[in-house]
Amino acid sequence: MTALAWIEERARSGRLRPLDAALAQLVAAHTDADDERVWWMLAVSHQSGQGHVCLDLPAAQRLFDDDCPWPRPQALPDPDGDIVGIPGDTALLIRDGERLYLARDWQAEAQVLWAIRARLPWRTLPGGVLAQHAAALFPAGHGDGLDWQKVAAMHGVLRPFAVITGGPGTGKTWTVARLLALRLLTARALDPHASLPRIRLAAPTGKAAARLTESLQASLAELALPEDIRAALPSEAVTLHRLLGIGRDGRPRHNAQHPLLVDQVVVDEASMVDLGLMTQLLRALPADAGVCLVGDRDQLASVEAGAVLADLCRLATGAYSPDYAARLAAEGLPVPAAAQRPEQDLVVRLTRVHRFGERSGIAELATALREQDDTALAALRQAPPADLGWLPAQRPEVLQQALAALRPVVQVAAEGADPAAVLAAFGRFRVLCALRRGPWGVEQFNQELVRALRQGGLAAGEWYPGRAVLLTRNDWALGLFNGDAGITVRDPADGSLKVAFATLDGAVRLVAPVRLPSHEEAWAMTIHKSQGSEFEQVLVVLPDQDSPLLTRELLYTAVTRARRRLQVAGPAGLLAQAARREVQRQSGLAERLLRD
Ligand SMILES: Nc1ncnc2c1ncn2[C@@H]1O[C@H](COP(=O)(O)OP(=O)(O)OP(=O)(O)O)[C@@H](O)[C@H]1O
Repeated sequence: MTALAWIEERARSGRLRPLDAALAQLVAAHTDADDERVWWMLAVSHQSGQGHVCLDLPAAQRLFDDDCPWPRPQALPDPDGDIVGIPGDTALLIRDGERLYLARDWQAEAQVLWAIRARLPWRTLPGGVLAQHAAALFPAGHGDGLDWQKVAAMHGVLRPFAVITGGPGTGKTWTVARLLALRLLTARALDPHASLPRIRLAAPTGKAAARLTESLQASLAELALPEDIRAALPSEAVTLHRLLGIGRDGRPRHNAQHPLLVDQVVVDEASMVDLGLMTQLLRALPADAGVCLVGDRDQLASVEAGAVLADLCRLATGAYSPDYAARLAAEGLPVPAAAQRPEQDLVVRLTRVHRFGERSGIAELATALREQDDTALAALRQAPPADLGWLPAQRPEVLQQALAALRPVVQVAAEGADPAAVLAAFGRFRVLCALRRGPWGVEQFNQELVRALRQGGLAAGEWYPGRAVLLTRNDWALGLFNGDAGITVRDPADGSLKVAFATLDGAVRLVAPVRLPSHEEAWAMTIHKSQGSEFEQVLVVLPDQDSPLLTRELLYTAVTRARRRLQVAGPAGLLAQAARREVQRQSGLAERLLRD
C-alpha cells in the first residue's frame, strides 16, 4: 500500500481525522509521498487531535501500527525552514528543542508564556495592608496551622497571574468571594479616590458559569461589606465565549486590538480551558489586568489540545521562593520556603474539604483515586460510608438502581408538574457511563432505560413527559448549545409537550421538540459530557472489564460529579487498575516557562 493510500484508508475508517489526512497530503504535495515530513505532519496533527500540544520522539515512536508504510522515526526531523522550522520561522511545523509542534500550537503556547511572564512580578501593596483587611474576612479557627484559603485569597490579590486549585468542596468558591472583596478593599485603601477595579467572572461552560454565580452569591451574602464594595462585586459569571464575544465563526470580538474593559478576571473550572481558548482570553486582556485561574488539577482536561492549569500545577511544589515566602510572611502567613524559581510560585493548592460531613465516601474515594491508594480503595469497597454504594457489574441490578432514581422524575413530569420543579428533579440524578459504545456504553444503557420505562407504561411514542434529551449540536438562533440537557414537560399554557431547559439566570426555557437541534437520550451520559456539572446523586457505570479508556482523570471526574450520594457499578479491582492509568498531555509550557 502506498503511503497516501494508507493515510486515506485510516481517515476513512475514522482512525485519523480528515484534518490530519489533509495536512499530510498538503506536505506530500510539496515534497513527495514518501518524505518523512509527511509522516511527521500526520503524527503531530494526530497528537493535537488527542489533546497534546506537541510531540517528542518517544511518543512518536509509539504512534500508529506496524502496517505504517514509513519506518519508525529515529530522530526528530531536521529543520528545513519551510515545512519544519525553528522558533521564529514561518513553517508548518516548529521544532523547539526536543519537541515538534504545529506552528499554531507553538505560537499559542508562546502567547500564554508571554502573558504569564508579564504578570510574574507581584503587585506592590504596603506590607500588612492585606492582613488588616483579611482579618474580618477570615475569622480565626478554621482548623490548625496555616489557613490556606487565606493564603489563596491574598495570593490572588498579590499576583497578577494566580492559580488556585483544589478538589470538590475544598472551598475554592468560598475563597474566591473573599479574594474579590479583598481586591476591592485593598484598592480602595490604597487610593480612596480612584475607581474600583472592574472584575469579571467566567467559566468554560454555561452550567459551570451558572453554578459559580449561585455559589458565589451565597458566599458573598455571608460577608459584611461596605455598600460601594458590594456594588462593585460582579453579580454573575458568564461563559468564556460570551465574555470574549466569540460568535459562530469562532472569532472573538475582544482581542489585542479591542481588549476587554476589565482589571481582574477570575476563571472557574479552568481545568477545562484548552490552550486555544486560554490564548484568546489572554490576548483580550489589557496588559495590567489580573488573571486568576481556579479549578481542580486532577480532573479531565478539555478534549481540545492543551491543559494550562494542569501544566502550571505540575510546576508547583507546595513551597515558595524565599522572596515570595517573605512577602506572604509580612502578611502573617508563614508559607514553606524553598530555593526555587518564581515561575513555581503561581499556584496555591487547597486540600481541606469543607462541604461534606465528617466522613464522606465521595471525598475519600476521590482522594484514593488521586493518590492511587489501593488499600484505601479496598477499604472503601469493603466498608463504604453512607454516601457511597457499590453494585456488581450485573445488568438487572444496575438498571434497577437507575430506574429507581429516575422513575419518580418521569412520574412528576407525567403528572404535569410545574416545569421548574421537573427540571430541578431532573438535575438531581444522572447515570454516568465511562464508555460510549458496547454493552456498558451510554448508547445501550439509555436504550435499555427507555425500554424499561416503556414496559412500565411511563413512556409512549417518541416524545412523552419525562423524556430527557442531551443536545449534540449548537443552535445559535435558539441559544441552545451542545451539551445542554433538557426534559420533556407539559407546557402549563396549553398542555402541549415542550422540552424544558434551565437558562443561565436560573429561569426555565420551553422549546417545542420539533425545533430542537440534534440530540440523544440523556438519562445516561458519558463522563466526558458531565464535566462542569454536578448532581445530588450519581450512578457511575463502568464496563465489566478493564479498558485503556478508563483513566484516573476520567474516574476522578465521575466521582466528583456527585454531591450527596454516589453509586459505582463495576467489578472490584477496576478502580485500582484505572487509577494507575494517568493521562499525560504533552506540552512544553512548564519547561519553556522555566527556560525562556
Ligand atoms: N472556611 C470555611 N468555613 C466554613 N465553610 C466553608 C469554608 N470554606 C468553604 N466552606 C463551605 O463549604 C462548601 C464548599 O465550598 P465551595 O463551594 O467554595 O467549594 P468548591 O471548592 O468551590 O467546590 P466545587 O469545586 O465542588 O464547586 C460551601 O458550602 C462553603 O460555604
